[in-house]
Formats: sequence, structure tokens, C-alpha cells
Amino acid sequence: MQGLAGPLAAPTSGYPPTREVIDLTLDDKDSMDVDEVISVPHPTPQRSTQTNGLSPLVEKEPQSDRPTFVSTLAHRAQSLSPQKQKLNALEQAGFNVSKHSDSSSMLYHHSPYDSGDNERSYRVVSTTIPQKRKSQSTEQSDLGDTNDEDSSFRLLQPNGVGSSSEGPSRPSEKALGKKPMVIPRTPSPPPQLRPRDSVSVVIPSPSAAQREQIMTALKSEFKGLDERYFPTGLEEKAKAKRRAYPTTTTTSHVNKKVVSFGVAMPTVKEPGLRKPNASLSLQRSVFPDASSSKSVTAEPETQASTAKFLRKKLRKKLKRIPGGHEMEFDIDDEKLAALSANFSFVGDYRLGPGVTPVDNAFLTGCDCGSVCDPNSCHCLIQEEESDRFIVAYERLPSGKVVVRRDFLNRKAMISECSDRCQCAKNDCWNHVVQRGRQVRLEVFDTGERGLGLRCPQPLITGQFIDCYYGEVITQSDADARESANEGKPSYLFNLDWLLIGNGPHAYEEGYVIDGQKFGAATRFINHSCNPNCKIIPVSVNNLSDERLYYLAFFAIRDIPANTELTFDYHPNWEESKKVDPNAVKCLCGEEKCRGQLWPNSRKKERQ
Ligand SMILES: C[S@@+](CC[C@H](N)C(=O)[O-])C[C@H]1O[C@@H](n2cnc3c(N)ncnc32)[C@H](O)[C@@H]1O
Repeated sequence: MQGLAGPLAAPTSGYPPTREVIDLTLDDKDSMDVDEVISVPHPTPQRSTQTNGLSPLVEKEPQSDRPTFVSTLAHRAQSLSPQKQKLNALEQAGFNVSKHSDSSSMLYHHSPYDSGDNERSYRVVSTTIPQKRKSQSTEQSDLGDTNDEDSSFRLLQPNGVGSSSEGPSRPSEKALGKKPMVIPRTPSPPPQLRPRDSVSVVIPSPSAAQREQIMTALKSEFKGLDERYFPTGLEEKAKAKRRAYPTTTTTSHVNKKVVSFGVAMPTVKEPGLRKPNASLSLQRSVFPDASSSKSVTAEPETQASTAKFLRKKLRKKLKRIPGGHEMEFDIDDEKLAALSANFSFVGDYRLGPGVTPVDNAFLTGCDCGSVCDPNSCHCLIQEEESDRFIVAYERLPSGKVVVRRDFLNRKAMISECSDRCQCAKNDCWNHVVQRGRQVRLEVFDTGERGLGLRCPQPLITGQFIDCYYGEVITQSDADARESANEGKPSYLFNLDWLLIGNGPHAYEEGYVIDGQKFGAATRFINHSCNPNCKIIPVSVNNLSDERLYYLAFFAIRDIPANTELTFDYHPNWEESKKVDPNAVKCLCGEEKCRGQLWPNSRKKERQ
């Protein structure tokens, strides 16, 4: 209970104070049974002239500027029946009660106690606020809104005196030489200090013992939960100590190096060599120091369930792309966790900002019929200085369509039929890459060279494996990513096959594929100086778009099942070239290993 507050009208001169304004506002208590005696001076009794047709003692809210002191104790409530009861009680006690238009309830009543000649006490008998209304009441109080208009009832105490600070001062009981009247009262909570100013709720943190209890319960319920992946107190503290979290809310950078999902990769201390020209070769990839990764020491049972959980998560991701679910992961939990957390498989390009494919209106197609004629299909690329077409594919007696052996030795592009062609996709031999991956693949751990890729089934020469998918970005975005990823793995691949030789600006115009966050299984194919696969650029839009084509992997010899798939990261390598001491070291282990992977930077190589 806030007790008395007197924001209402102060008496104006010329009128004797006849009534008292008492504004009782409610505090935060849900319900109160408060017996509070309010003693106010009681000058000469005087009858009200405004009776409002109810009683000479009770008036409606003052209608005129006549100084009136109204006891305002109004608050709304939900039900009407308690009002009625209280109204009755008030009326029986000699009050007359007027109900205001917006009133919906009454929550209090006063009992007048005649305590002496010049003094009258009011006793708040009971106040009960339903929980729902409480907040409104508090809100109102917080806003300092004590407007009468919102009050349900106003009790006009006859012959009361003003209590406003502007009105005649109220002599204290002491000044009047009176003893305070003692009334038996129900014990009530002591009035709080300005409870309306602040309301705070304290939710205690669980103690260390409670936290342990929670974790034990969680672990028994979800077997996969592990301190490393679902860190609790200690882990969090350790991370905070290592500054793994931003110190302010405005800092968005988190030092991921210290977050326990690092992948153990081979240490690559030196940056790579520069690539001589911008052809189809993977640019640069440097993995973080393996020593920065944490070792796995989880219980075997936890480990197994974690792996199960992560594999399930990855498989779910893979199911979203065509043929994506045909993948296995023969890698440990930590690498599995890193993969599922930081990488998404995609079944096509994701075009980034500034990458605009050529409008479909420019797409052309052949009219060969359901199966294309290799001698006349206009989708095929013509041989230079010849009328003949370059035919890259052949159908084997087994029905498989593969790249012809002679084509595998060439440095040429393949042009498949497009959506505009009349041939049937499933029957025409010139639809290979666009039909998508048809083989199973497995990501496995090669050790020093990081993750690698293999096929659990044998592959034949010329067989299509998959494309190098990822985000397609502009050169400037690729430069920015490369700079930001200095010293970290980079999976940038230039799409400049058709632009080579078109002048110094050709490079700028070409797009770049970034397979770091989004990519296909081919993103795990490592380099070998004696590879078993190669990348061939394939257009499926009849070369109408020079900047968007696919980088397709084909087997260049028969590959036994479970053999690691590799390709040459640097196909334009010239034997005469010296090994750059700063280049990334090649660990392919081939007899004729060059000793280095690729040039160090895409940007530098252009200069
Ligand atoms: C496109 S990624 C290949 C997949 C990668 N191993 C992984 O774990 O994601 C290229 C990176 O693999 C590593 N790598 C590939 N071939 C390698 C080789 N022959 N010797 C050493 N490292 C190799 C290098 O770190 C290179 O930056």
C-alpha cells in the first residue's frame, strides 16, 4: 500500500475545505488485507450540496471548479460481484457511492471512525487485486498516472478537509494533542520503499552441484551430449579466459581457433608458389596447424553416440541434394563435427552477388531428334580449321557413356546439349554431367594431406565422377576472401577457361568458385603429381554463357575400388620450372613428385 498521495485538486481560495482528497494507490502486492488507519483533521461537519440524487453524503466526481476533496481509491477489477458486496458494505457504513461510467469494479472501502472532535479516521478494510490487473495498476503508478477519470469510484467523505499540499495544512495528531487511536488490526507487510520505481526479478543460477546434476540427467537422456560439444561451466570459463568470446556485444568476431571444433590438418608453414597462368587449377589451400586442434579423449560410448549423431546430421544435409546421400564418411568424430558444422553439400552452384547468368533467351539447342547425331549436332564444338565436330563422349557396349580416350589427352572443353535441345535427356549420349553424380563416394582421412576422397566401387577410364560446385563469386569478392583467409584453407577455383586470351581484362570478368563452405564431394580431392582423375570444363548452355560452365571430374584411367581420387592442381606445370621454396609442399608420395602443390596466391599470380 502506498498510503496517501495527494495529486488531486487543492482547494482554491474562497471555498472552505469541505472534503478531503485521498488518493490511495495500490502497491505491488497481489492481494492485501490491510488495516490502515489514516487520520485526517475533521473540521466542522458540513453537508454536501451536491447529492447526485443518491445521498447527501456522497457525491459523484466534482462537476464544477468548486474545491472538492475526493477520496480516490479506485482500481479496476475483473468481477462485478465483489463490487456490489462492497458497495453494500459502504452504503451500510453510511457512505453513498457513485459509480463512474468507466468503472468496472471496486476494490476497497473505507470505514469511517470518529476518533474525536476534529478528526476522522479512515480505515482501509480490504483490498484485493487480481493478478492480471496488478500489472496495469503498477504500470499506471509507474507512469505517475493518478488521473481520476480512470478511477472506478470516488468516495466523498462529508466534511473532510483537504489533504493536498496546496490546501490547508493538516495538523498532526501530536499538534492537536491527541493520542493516535489504536485499532486492532491484522498484521500487514510493512510498506515498501517506492516499490513502483523498480521491479526486479532475480533468478538464481544453479550451483555447481546443481549444474552437475543437470548435466548427468541430460547425459543419461541424450547419450551424444559431450562436454566438448555442449560445454558447461568449466568449459565456458576456460573459453572466456582464452578470450574465445567477444568482450562486447558489438564485437561480432569470435576467435574460432580456440573453439574446440578445429580440424586436425597437416601443418603447412609456408605459403605456396604462384600459379603461372589462370587456367583450371585449384588455387591455394593452407590448413591451420594441426597442433591447434584438440585431441579426442571422450569415453568410447560417448564417442560412438556423438559420431552417430553427427553422421545423422550430415546425412540429413546430404539428402537435400540429388545423389548427395550416396556418401560415406570414414573420419573421426572431431573431423566429422567440423565438417557438419562448417560445410554444406550442394548439388549445383550458388550464385553470389554480382554473378548474373546470361538470360535464357540466348540459349540455343539442336534439333537432332531424341538422340543426337555426332556428325551434325550443333551443340558440339567445331574443330579448329575444320568442319568436323569435337565429340567428347562415347557410349560403351555396357551402356555407360564415358569420355573418349583420345579426348582425355586433349586440352579442350565439352559442350553438352542444353535445355533447348529436342533430344531426350536420358537417351542422348550428350547428357552426362548434367545428369549428376552416378557413383558412390567416401570421404576419408589421408593423414598428412587432410581429408581425401575415394570411390567404394571401381571406376573406368573416362567415367564421370562429379563436378566442383560451390559459391560462384566475382573476382573482387574472391580477392577479399583470400585476403581474409590468409594462411587458412582456400578452395577458390577460377572459371576463366573461355576468357583466356581475351586481353588483360579477361581475368577480372571471370567468376570464381569457392568450395570452402558450400561444395561437392570433389572439394576433398587431393593433388597428385601422378593423378588418376582430371578436370574438364563442360558447358551445358551451348556456350551462350562464357562465364558459367562446370568443372567436371573424370577418371583418366581405370581406378580400383577404394583408391584415393586425385588430380593435378597445377596442370600447366612446366618441368623446367624451379620449385618455389615458399610453395605448399606436395606430399603425394609419387616417384616423380614435383615437390610443390600450387602458387601461393590468386592475386599475385595475376600481376
Ligand atoms: C581442396 S583441398 C583437398 C581436401 C583437403 N585435404 C581437405 O581436407 O579438405 C586442398 C588441400 O589439401 C591438401 N593437399 C592436397 N593434396 C596435397 C598433397 N599432395 N600434398 C599435401 N597436401 C595436400 C593441402 O592442404 C591443400 O591445401
